[in-house]
Amino acid sequence: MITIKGLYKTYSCSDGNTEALKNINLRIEKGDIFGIIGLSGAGKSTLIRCINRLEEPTEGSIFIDNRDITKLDENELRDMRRNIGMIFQHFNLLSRRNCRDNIAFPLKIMKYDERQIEERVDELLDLVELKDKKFSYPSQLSGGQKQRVAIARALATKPEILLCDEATSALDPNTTASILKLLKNINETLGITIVIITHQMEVIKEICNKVAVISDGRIVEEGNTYDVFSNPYHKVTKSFVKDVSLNIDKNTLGDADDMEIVRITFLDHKAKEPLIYKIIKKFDVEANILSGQMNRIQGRIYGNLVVGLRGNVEKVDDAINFLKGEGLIVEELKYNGSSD
Ligand SMILES: Nc1ncnc2c1ncn2[C@@H]1O[C@H](COP(=O)(O)OP(=O)(O)OP(=O)(O)O)[C@@H](O)[C@H]1O
Repeated sequence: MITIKGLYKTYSCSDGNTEALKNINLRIEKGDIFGIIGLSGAGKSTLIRCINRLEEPTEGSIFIDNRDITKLDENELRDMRRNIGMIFQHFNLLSRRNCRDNIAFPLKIMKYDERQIEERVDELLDLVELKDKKFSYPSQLSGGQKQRVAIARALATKPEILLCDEATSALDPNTTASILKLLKNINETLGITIVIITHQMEVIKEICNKVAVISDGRIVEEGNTYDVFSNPYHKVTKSFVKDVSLNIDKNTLGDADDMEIVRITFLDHKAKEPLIYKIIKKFDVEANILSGQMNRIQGRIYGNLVVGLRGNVEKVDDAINFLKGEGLIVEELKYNGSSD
């Protein structure tokens, strides 16, 4: 539904050029909740703002339903934007207008009549569960309530796509959870495709079915959220996962020279099987669990363990091969007092 091909964006300033996006290629399917995660300055905002041309791409194409939106003139762009709602980190509500008027704003521009506006505003207030705040002003609302009004406004023209620019970054964890639940509900019940940019791993884990990791203007990893985060390969992705690390003082570890230290990743049902117990029994190796954690992505679990294996070299190899054969991901870690 949204296909980005060879997208570049260069900002030209008096003190030089900044290449914010470098050859971005992405495909976002209808009905996806697609997350784009990256560190500060990675190019997230620039990318999402190119999708509705709040930012003009320097080079490349962005197809929405097979129409290259980089080629649209002003009038065509205005029509296209009705189909793309957007919400922001700081809500961007009109402070002198109440909730009703904020939500009605895009409908007035589209010249809906008063009756239609009233009906649509009530429908949207119902959707975001803020019927009782219809005549309140933004200053009288909490951050979460303001974002709900912004969501209602973004959906007023019945868009097929909703762009979320760090929409939960200014909210506390409970409010973030309730906004994410609302976005998921909107995606499921209205079939709206959602594109989210964020630096918050929790947001991606909670609601995005697909994810792309952006670093220094390039997509460095992408795929199904579970696959990407249960087995990350790029260092930026790993930093978001906050993988268990072997950050153990050598003194605490004792003599590690005769230990094979491995990081084992268990996916789904394998996380519940007693495979460490099995290798101890079957291969007569010692297995010291050095650190570990369980994670949940969209209801699916995966776990990481860092284990020191000690014993006959061949049996340790056999134990590792057995774990791999059982579908676990086993990485050998170099021991130098810190993880890779
Ligand atoms: N209007 C602009 N003029 C010049 N450079 C810009 C402009 N906007 C962004 N940049 C630069 O482009 C790069 C990407 O910025 P962008 O805001 O897209 O990153 P980001 O990942 O959204 O960062 P953050 O999470 O901090 O908002 C940065 O180096 C930034 O300094």
